[in-house]
Amino acid sequence: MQSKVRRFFSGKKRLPLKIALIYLLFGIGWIALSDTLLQAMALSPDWHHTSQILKGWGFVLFSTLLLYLVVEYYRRALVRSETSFDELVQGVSATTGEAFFSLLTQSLCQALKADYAFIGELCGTQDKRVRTVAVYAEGQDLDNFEFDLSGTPCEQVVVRGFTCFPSGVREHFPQGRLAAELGVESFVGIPLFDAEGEVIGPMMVLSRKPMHNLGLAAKMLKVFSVRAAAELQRARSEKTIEFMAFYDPLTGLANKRLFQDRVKQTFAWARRNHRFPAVLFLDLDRFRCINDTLGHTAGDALLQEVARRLQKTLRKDDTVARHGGDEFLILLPNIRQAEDAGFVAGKIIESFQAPFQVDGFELHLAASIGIAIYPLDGEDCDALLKNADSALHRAKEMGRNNYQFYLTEMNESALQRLGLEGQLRKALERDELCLYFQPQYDLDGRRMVGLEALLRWRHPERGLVPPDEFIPLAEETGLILAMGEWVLREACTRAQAWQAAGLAPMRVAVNISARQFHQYDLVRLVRLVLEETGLEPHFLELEITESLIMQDAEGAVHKLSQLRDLGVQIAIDDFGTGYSSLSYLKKFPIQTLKIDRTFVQDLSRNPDDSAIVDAVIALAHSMGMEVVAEGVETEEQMRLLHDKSCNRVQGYLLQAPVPSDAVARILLQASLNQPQDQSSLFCSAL
Ligand SMILES: Nc1nc2c(ncn2[C@@H]2O[C@@H]3COP(=O)(O)O[C@H]4[C@@H](O)[C@H](n5cnc6c(=O)[nH]c(N)nc65)O[C@@H]4COP(=O)(O)O[C@H]3[C@H]2O)c(=O)[nH]1
Repeated sequence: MQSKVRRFFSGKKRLPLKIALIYLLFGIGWIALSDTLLQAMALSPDWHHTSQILKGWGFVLFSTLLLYLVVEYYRRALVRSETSFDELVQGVSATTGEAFFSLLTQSLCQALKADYAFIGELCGTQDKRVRTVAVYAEGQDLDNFEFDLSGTPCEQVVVRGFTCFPSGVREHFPQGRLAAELGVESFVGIPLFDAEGEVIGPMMVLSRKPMHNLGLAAKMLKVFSVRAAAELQRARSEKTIEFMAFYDPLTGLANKRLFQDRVKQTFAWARRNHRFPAVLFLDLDRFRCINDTLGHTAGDALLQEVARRLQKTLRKDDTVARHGGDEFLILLPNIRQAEDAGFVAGKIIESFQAPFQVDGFELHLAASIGIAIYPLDGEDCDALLKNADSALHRAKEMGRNNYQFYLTEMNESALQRLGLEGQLRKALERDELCLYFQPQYDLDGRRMVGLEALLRWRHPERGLVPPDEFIPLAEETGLILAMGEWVLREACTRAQAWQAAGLAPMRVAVNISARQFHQYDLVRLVRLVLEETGLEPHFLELEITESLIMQDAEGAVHKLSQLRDLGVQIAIDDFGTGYSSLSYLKKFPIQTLKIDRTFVQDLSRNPDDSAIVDAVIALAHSMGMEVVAEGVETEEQMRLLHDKSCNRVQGYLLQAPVPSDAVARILLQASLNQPQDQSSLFCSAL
């Protein structure tokens, strides 16, 4: 009973009745109480009569005041809501696009005292997914997101139309994950229609409390849904127009106009970053023949496949555009040296080796490519395109399925590079790689304390090729991973074999390149190699360059800690040439800093270099690290390094890198604890 009465009185609908009943009760109470009071006062008839009149006037005055206050209260509330409605209308009328949706969701939340408001559009006619265009939640705009409609109140809006749950939404939609995550209790939603009457999305307001002002909510949603739908359609049309203006409708690739824009934008960036953007003009060989034989539909499908394959082969920051017909344009913005563009063109041609699947046919296509490099082959987009086109013609004349640079000299150097790459691939298989070792010495006793493993390539024609000539190419092509693994295994095997032969145990340092360091299973590989070879971890030192670890200092701290946990030593190579952050240096689990040889070279002549070496040694010692100076070539450098308390030295003065069989001899001498005859070793190494 009590709850029935409470229910009857709750809700704004019954407010006038409530006020009238309260007034009636007050009136009855006033008459009954005041009459009883007057009688109890036992006044004279005259005074009684006067009091009755005053009581009546008092009641009338009180009623008038009450009536005035109530009417004024509602007048003000009406004015307030009209003003906020007007402001809302004016606000949303004055804005368009994203600003409109954001203002509308915000205003809906504020006007309806709700916690969340969303406007979304259906992702496709088949898909039951909605992508929001505006989300306002608990006082702020949130990033847009996509969600599945199934089992949500939103699905009901899209399927059935206006939907309203004043409370208990989660009980109605137990599958609705979003409602559960947001703790939603009440929901009002309305569909948005396009000009043909098709639903294009929902607009909804949600609250964590039950909603009482449903009438107002429904009205506001109805009023603004028309404008929201129109705005959604306008945004869609804008996107379509933009797409048509800048993209190729068949392949979805950029069109020539967008391509030219991107090329122009790249110039300034390239100048600042010392890059040489390349424009590639690609033409499909034999496309016309396929088009004529299988028809235009198959031809179109083939072009779409080609577009997909080009995008897959190239990087995200490259631009692929369709120039029309079977011609494509490619912009490679991030090119360090012109030959790299040849490498990418080669990669594209290689990617065309696999057949294209179209309409159940396996089609074989080839591509010819012309390359023009900025600024060598043109300082504006038109010149680059023209020259790439003429290079393309030469590529076709050369027998198709190849690429040509605009400047013919570049073809030679690109060819050389390509040749070197092929030979390098075979070098691993043919066992042409070998390791040289350079000893490191203790500065005090001139005892040998370690060895650095240095890679060499025994080229069948060129002889011994130093690593500087092939490691950058190996890095680029990814060959460094296989090579690096070989170096690690070979260095550990040798070090263990020397120990097993009873020679003085020595720490062996192995260089780790950038790509190797970032390889996800480096730690696993090091552990595996140590297990396989039986070398104790503290006899292995990994040399990592300073610039490499500073590229991603946080990630490097993590990886280096894992390596340290294995028990291997870590050294920073070429220290002083990069920009180490001292705060990070403290965090890195490093045992050794290697001073780059460029600082050692001019130690006696250049006071700046001397000061840098002093600073590095002081820094390393203060952090409990050792310092190795590399590239020591003179007695004077040795003396200066000794005075500066450097821990270890390495250089031609003491010992040039030697092949592994020579190392055994040096180690034997070290084992016999005989002082080195440096000059004789130096001669033997040569
Ligand atoms: N001017 C002069 N040079 C001296 C002197 N003493 C030694 N060197 C040379 O200095 C280089 C020291 O190696 P690095 O700084 O790690 O620099 C190495 C290292 O960064 C890289 N490298 C060598 N082997 C490997 C490897 O197995 N893997 C990787 N990722 N990189 C390697 O190639 C670079 C060059 O190696 P190398 O040509 O063997 O050149 C070696 C060595 O021969 C000297 O007194 N004067």
